[in-house]
Amino acid sequence: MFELGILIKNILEIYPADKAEVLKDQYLIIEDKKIKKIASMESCPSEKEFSEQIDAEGKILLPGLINTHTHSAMTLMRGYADDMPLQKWLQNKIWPFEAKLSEDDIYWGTALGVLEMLKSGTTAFADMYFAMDRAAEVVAKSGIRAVLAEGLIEANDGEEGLENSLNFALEYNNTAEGRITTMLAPHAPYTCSRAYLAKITELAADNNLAVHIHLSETKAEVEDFINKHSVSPIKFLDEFNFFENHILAAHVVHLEPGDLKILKNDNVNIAHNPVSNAKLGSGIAPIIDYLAADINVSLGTDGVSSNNNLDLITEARMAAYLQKVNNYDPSLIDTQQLLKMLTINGAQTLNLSQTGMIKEGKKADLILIDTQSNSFSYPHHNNLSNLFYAADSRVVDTVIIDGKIIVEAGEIKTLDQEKIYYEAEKRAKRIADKLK
Ligand SMILES: N[C@@H](CCSC[C@H]1O[C@@H](n2cnc3c(=O)[nH]cnc32)[C@H](O)[C@@H]1O)C(=O)O
Ligand SMILES: [Zn+2]
Repeated sequence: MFELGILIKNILEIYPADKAEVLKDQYLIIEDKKIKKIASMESCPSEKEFSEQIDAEGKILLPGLINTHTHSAMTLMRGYADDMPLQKWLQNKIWPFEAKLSEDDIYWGTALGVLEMLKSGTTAFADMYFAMDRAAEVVAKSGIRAVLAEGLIEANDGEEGLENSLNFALEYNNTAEGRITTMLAPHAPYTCSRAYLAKITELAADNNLAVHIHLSETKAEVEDFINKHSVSPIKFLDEFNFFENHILAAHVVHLEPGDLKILKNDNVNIAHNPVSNAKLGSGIAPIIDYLAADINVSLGTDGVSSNNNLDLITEARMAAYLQKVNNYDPSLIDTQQLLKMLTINGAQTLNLSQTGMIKEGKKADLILIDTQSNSFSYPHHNNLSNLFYAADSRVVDTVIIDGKIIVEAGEIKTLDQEKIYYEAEKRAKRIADKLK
């Protein structure tokens, strides 16, 4: 059948994200995966011209939210290892658990993560983990958009792992109807040597791939690194032109003098993970300074085991509140900036410039928020304020990705939720029992 497109009518408000303006009482047409038209309800065409229509009365439309740093399958470790600092948490709890993960476990852990992301309004995410071909299966089936990379720890993965991760990146780039793209992902400067990182830099350049890495996350890590190498991790990477590729740097909490200039000059894209940084006691990234220097800052949840969920709405609230409290200045980071970090900036970080804003011609990755849901609450002085400062992700009603309705009235259409809960519970318990 000839596809006639989707009409979304009676939209209470549209927040385009690329400008602060709010459009009221609108309709929007999706055709061929893209936003075809946005206009006032006064000129709304007849419903008969469309194959599907959504009545968005009482709902506001936003670009889909973008999670620029996570490890989806770590949902299996939710509540398994809390209240510990990064290195102890990784070495004593997380890495032993991960050593027991099968590829099927990663499939179901990723499914649990993707289910949670979709229901909470996330339309694209960046994932660094292992068995990413299995994660890609989940992405393809679910309808979400993702930037996938095999994480590399040199002592575990070596040259063979590097080769496999490159093969994965080349084979899966632009798959799932273009919804999957790929990167290379050395885990961190403290788990990969200079030679290994230099090789990855070269392979990324040769194959036009971006690079995803954990960078300067904790104070102890940066201090240790300086003791070993005499320079900061950022300076160290800059010495062999690591930042010349498109870089997605997660965390970037602790800077040394000179680091900011490198981040700025080389257009490094930052995934700020305020909840994970708070929970692991890592610190507060100086994102006010990054934004002032025009460095691109987006938001990530990090893995569930250090968060402990994938809700970008509460992540955004934490991002704003931490800057306000840390600088004794409530004017820092307003709701429009939060919206930008979650959408346009996220799209830039992930090299997905066709998404991240509501504009004719852009990809139709959109979410509807129900202003009448319990979690949104009343009164409605300012809907963006209620969303980021009062609500949680239960206000997400509809999720559209690549022009397809994936979540409708809060229910997922593409995945079997009960089966995912059952498998995740069973698999997480099995591993935890073995480690007792
Ligand atoms: N091939 C590697 C897998 C690396 S995936 C990425 C890794 O990052 C770990 N990780 C998760 N959160 C953080 C964080 O906040 N900082 C550093 N590493 C993290 C995660 O547990 C996983 O081991 C291996 O054989 O271990
Ligand atoms: Zn991480």
